Amino acid sequence: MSSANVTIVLGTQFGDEGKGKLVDILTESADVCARSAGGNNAGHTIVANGITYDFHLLPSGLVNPKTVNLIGTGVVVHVPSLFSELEALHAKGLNTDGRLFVSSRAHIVLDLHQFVDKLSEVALGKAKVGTTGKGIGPSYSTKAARTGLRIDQLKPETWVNFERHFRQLVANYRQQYGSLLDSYDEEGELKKLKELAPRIKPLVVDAVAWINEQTKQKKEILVEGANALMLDLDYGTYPYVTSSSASIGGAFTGLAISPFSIKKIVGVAKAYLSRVGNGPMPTEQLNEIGDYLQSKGREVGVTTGRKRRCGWLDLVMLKHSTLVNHYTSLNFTKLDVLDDLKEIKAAVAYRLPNGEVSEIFPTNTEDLDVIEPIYKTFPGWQKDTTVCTKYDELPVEAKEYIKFIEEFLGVKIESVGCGPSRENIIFR
Ligand SMILES: Nc1nc2c(ncn2[C@@H]2O[C@H](COP(=O)(O)OP(=O)(O)OP(=O)(O)O)[C@@H](O)[C@H]2O)c(=O)[nH]1
Ligand SMILES: O=P(O)(O)OC[C@H]1O[C@@H](n2cnc3c(O)ncnc32)[C@H](O)[C@@H]1O
Ligand SMILES: N[C@@H](CC(=O)O)C(=O)O
Ligand SMILES: [Mg+2]
Repeated sequence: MSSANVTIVLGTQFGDEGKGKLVDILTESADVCARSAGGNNAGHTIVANGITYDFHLLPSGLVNPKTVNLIGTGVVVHVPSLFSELEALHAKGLNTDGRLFVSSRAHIVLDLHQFVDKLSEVALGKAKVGTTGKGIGPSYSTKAARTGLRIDQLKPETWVNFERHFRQLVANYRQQYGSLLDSYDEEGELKKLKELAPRIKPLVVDAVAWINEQTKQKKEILVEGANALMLDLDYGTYPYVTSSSASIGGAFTGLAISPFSIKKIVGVAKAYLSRVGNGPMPTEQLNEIGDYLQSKGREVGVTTGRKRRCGWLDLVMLKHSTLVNHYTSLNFTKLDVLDDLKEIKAAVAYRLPNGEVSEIFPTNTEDLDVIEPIYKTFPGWQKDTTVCTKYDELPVEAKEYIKFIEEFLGVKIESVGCGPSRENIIFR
């Protein structure tokens, strides 16, 4: 049996909880940072040493010069974006040489998938998911349909085979979409991938052997979850979800880590709630509170630039998230965003249309449109928490808010974020 060398960081809500910042901090004591699922739909902003970095597909561990990074099997990779993101990091002075590896079994996202992503959204009309348009759903769909292309196939020495599979995939889509795909540039995409094949080759590893070797060498592994539980394909607000396993399960299928190697499962939870894209959000505040949270929290999508919808913390949802992901502790982020508020609310139950009160998160997403959140109101602290460096320095009202959440969820809040930079975090 392997020793406990793996820490998993997961989003507890709808994403953008601040996972990137925590991962960056935790990589100081990690040898390896590995992404297990999702693709360049994710977007984290990390502020380190006065420089702001935007990450999408690449693991956030690249900020730490000592950390080696893996894009795992469960991730879907848009190869041109991988290189443009790397180039953007290099332009900011980061050296990534020898520190990035990609699983040979990871699936490729084609421009074609992105094209189809946009067509599918148009077809859905008002019911559209509000995807990031990065081809994530179509790529996981071709993976499940067994017609997808894997990173391992993108090799100069077996180019003929890659081209054959690629053309078959395009033909399948053309059959389905007809003239809607007329403006898709098949030859252009193939040419670009042929150029990139020799560049990706040195990064490709058999990630099963690779991760097991890291464990054998007793390396500390940090798993960087992307997206979040409420966007998970199985446990999120289906169909308003992403197409991968953003839950704890995705860490295992996406990385081949041993279940016996888990030391900690850290859930990252924002002190309020945000969502980008469509789908239900019972505690959304379409009023001055929502506007305040959006602007004070700078809630703008890192990938698409869309304004994030904002509202109060939803503890019914967070409890559901906890029951699926089994967090061993929480990182509670963006507490400082609540600093100016006179009072703060959190949903503790839902009132159903028949008047019943429920603490259970419903399976049917449409039920979320008709429930009414029941709130507990907390007094605000109206003090600046960005100056706090120790837990005891936090205002008493903030500590009461935190204590209630811990008791409601039965999970300890181990760290609290009080500002965007690395320094603005309090470990208890
Ligand atoms: N004010 C404040 N900002 C924070 C804190 N922690 C993180 N942030 C910022 O909040 C934002 C979090 O959003 P993202 O970077 O998209 O979060 P993420 O969870 O890494 O993103 P996804 O993988 O896309 O879900 C970033 O701009 C962070 O710099 C905090 O405690 N206070
Ligand atoms: O993953 P796709 O299919 O592009 O979008 C589905 C759904 O998920 C939301 N989403 C995806 N990635 C993120 C992320 O990193 N933070 C927040 N929300 C994300 C997207 O907005 C759609 O609602
Ligand atoms: N991942 C993105 C999603 C988007 O940009 O729409 C974000 O940071 O919000
Ligand atoms: Mg984000």
